[in-house]
Amino acid sequence: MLRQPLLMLSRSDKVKNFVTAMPVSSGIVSRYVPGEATQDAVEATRELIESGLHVTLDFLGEDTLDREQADATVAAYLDVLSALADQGLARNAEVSVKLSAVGQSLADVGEKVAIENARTICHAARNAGTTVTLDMEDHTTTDSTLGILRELRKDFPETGAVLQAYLRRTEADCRDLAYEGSRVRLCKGAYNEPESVAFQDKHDVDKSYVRCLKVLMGGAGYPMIASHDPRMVDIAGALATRNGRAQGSYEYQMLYGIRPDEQKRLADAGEKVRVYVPYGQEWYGYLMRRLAERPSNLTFFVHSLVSKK
Ligand SMILES: Cc1cc2nc3c(=O)[nH]c(=O)nc-3n(C[C@H](O)[C@H](O)[C@H](O)COP(=O)(O)OP(=O)(O)OC[C@H]3O[C@@H](n4cnc5c(N)ncnc54)[C@H](O)[C@@H]3O)c2cc1C
Repeated sequence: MLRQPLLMLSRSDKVKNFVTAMPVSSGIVSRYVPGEATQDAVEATRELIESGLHVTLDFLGEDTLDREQADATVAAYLDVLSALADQGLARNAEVSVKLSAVGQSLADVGEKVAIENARTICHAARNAGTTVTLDMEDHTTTDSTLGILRELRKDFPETGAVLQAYLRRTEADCRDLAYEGSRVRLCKGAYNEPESVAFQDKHDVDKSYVRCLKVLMGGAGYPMIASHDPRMVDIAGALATRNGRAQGSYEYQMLYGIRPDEQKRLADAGEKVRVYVPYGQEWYGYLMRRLAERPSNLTFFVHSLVSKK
């Protein structure tokens, strides 16, 4: 019930200024974001890989309306990819990219700039020996993002897609993308979407998630099950068995700092588990979406704000 008010409140400049005055090291921030610098991200990656997990790194930032900022984001990805390669981590760590952070929202030239920039990152990832997944943002960008994905996959077929089960269209998108070699991350969806395009009731979202999972797990692609929900994890396991899928022909994905014991448990059971690690200075929007999903963290959050720790 608190999800929509929290997402709306997060758009207030006053709230933003107040919250971003907190250091990234404060408890509530560092729980979800390991740091602002490339080296913080690489260190967190190393620790996760050493404990048997895989990683996808997200340089935080979205809705860039500034060409220089988009270029700076590309440079940050090139920097982290070269650090991963130099330090022998690229085999187990890829990157996740938000197209709006690399120019998709720029007036008139947005798609062109986003494709060029995404292509540059895909090239660097391939040279480093790893892959890119395109994050999915709010529904107004879905068609554009899937169009850019199709374009990128002509040269980089390994590029991963993300689909959001809360959107009414997604079961059909899953069918389109369940082909051999197609990496598809299925998540529930994190944005505040209207009823016309998205299921509003949590149970309807869960039911859609299961329908989409059935399509992906029964298809020829590579499903990436991005959920912390114990029921979705169990259902994915049952569908793997039913479809004769071996461990490693699909993977589980969870966010940094959320259910780390479950991440480890699945990995210890032989499953491939990838942790999504966001880093960088633009952690505000990301943090607010995580809080909106879990209002019970608000007490901890308010305490962090008051004590500024
Ligand atoms: C790897 C990954 C990548 C993602 N990429 C995208 C993307 O590109 N686009 C997009 O829109 N969304 C993305 N998401 C976010 C996703 O859409 C959901 O908003 C988020 O994962 C919460 O949904 P859930 O499936 O975990 O289930 P929920 O029903 O929200 O939660 C199920 C259970 O998980 C635990 N849990 C969930 N959230 C938290 C939390 N914040 N703190 C502590 N415990 C928690 C609780 O036990 C809860 O009962 C991604 C998620 C993951 C894991």
